[in-house]
Amino acid sequence: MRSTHVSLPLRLPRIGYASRRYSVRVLGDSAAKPAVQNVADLKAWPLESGQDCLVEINGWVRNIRKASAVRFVEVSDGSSYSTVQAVVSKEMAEEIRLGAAVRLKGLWKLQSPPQVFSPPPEEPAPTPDEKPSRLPQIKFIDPAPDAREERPKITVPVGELQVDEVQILGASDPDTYPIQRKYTSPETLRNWPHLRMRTNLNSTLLRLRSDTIGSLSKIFNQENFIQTHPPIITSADCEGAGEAFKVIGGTRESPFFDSPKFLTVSSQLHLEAMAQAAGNVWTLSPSFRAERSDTNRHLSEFYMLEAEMSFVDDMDEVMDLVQRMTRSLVQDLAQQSSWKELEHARRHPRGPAETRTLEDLDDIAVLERRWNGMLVPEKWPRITYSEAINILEEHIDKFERPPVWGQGLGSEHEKFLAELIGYDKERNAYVPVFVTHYPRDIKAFYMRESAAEHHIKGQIVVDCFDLIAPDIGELAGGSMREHLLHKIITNLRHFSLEASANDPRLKWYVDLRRWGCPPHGGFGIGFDRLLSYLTGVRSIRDLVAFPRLYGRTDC
Ligand SMILES: NC(=O)C[C@H](N)C(=O)O
Repeated sequence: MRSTHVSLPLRLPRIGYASRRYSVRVLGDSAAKPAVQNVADLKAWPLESGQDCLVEINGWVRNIRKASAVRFVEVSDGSSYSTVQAVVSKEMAEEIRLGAAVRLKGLWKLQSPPQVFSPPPEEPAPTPDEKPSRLPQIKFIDPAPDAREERPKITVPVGELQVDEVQILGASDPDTYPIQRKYTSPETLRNWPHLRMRTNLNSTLLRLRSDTIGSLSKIFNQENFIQTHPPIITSADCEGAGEAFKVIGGTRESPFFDSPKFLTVSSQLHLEAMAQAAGNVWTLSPSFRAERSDTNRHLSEFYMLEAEMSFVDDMDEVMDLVQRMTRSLVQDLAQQSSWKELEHARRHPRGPAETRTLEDLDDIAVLERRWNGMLVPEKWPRITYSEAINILEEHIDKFERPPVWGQGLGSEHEKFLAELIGYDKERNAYVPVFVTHYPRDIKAFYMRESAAEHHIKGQIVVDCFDLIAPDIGELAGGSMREHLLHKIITNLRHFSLEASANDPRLKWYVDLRRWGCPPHGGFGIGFDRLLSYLTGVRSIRDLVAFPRLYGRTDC
């Protein structure tokens, strides 16, 4: 055999900065050149008078204000909640329209006169005897207006672009462009899912979603979990609730698949298989439910964050992971620019349209409670389903449907319990609550039977939990999975699924128990629901870019 000798170092192709496209380019020789690549960078660049630089900005026109000789054009490139102001002469601005994609070149310099601004007051340092955990971890609320007035005003350097060259990259007809500067309700914006991301709020939500995914990857990496890609097309409805969408390929005479196929309702079963090779695994994958629920919390297509751990016998460890993961996520998110910008905009809305838009979100005082709750380091409350039913029975007159042992908890029950048990007044926090050990018959076939001491009046309960929170109800669900072969077969029989044990659709799952199946457990979190809870976007339909739901899936 001929061997090829490769001499090192290899000559790798050079990736030069010049070959990359940015929305903002600093032209000429400026210290800003390597640091500034988009509008967010440009706005953050410390600008002192006399340090003007020549820049080119690519973006979309979000607003145009007229003055006698010039036009003030607000441009966004999607990198920041706020826009940059470009000052364009009346003649040069003739072709610039609301919604257009433009390239503007000019001098980036200090706005004059400079903007006047009141900085937030300094946080008082905690006294030595104050326990840090007793302080609210997050403070979103601005001090009372009176206190605000007393603060000294300072001038802040804000840059603007003095434009000397305009290029229209994509024209726009402002008369038909639906995204106007005035207030538009979330319901109306739903008519244009393909365009509504162009509002400051919706584009920031897109970035926040991306930041959250970045944080999750980091957190699971630190936890030594492997990220996986389970399949979207599956053979079995994992939850067994009959809510799966069927996938049909080919024709009736010549079908693509040899047996019925579905869009996945949960990646759990495949994650279990992967966990038995890799130990700890996770995924953030789309899930689909053909549920005819028409609520603010349901979508037919949603993203589920799911994790599975091998060699875990105690369900507390799975709940600990849910808490650790969520807490780290909130800690991380609080430092991300998308969240900081959103919070800042809520405290300092610019103009009545923005004020109304941001008032459509849940109250910032409520958000503060939610974030504080998720940051609580001690174990979050854990109560059993039976305890929950007892508590609910004491408040029976508060519910449309009375709580009954043996039936699932309704969303009204979950929200009530979460607030009653999870609200920590001292910390100004809604601490999420784990409800554990539900009756076997209202849960899925794969859950492990709990030890006898958990059984209630001879009724079997299973090692499972739901994580509930006020306003939203269920945030997460998880369980220990039955890992013994004879027991999983008994479970399938109990749920009248015994044929599945030999059916290729589920046989593989049963087979996992034949060869080295350790005790294991995992959980799933509705990712979009979690984001809507944290951001205060009231309907999950306004948080997901292209929502798919019962009766309405436009584009
Ligand atoms: N991975 C999970 O535990 C989620 C669970 N299969 C569900 O759909 O609720």
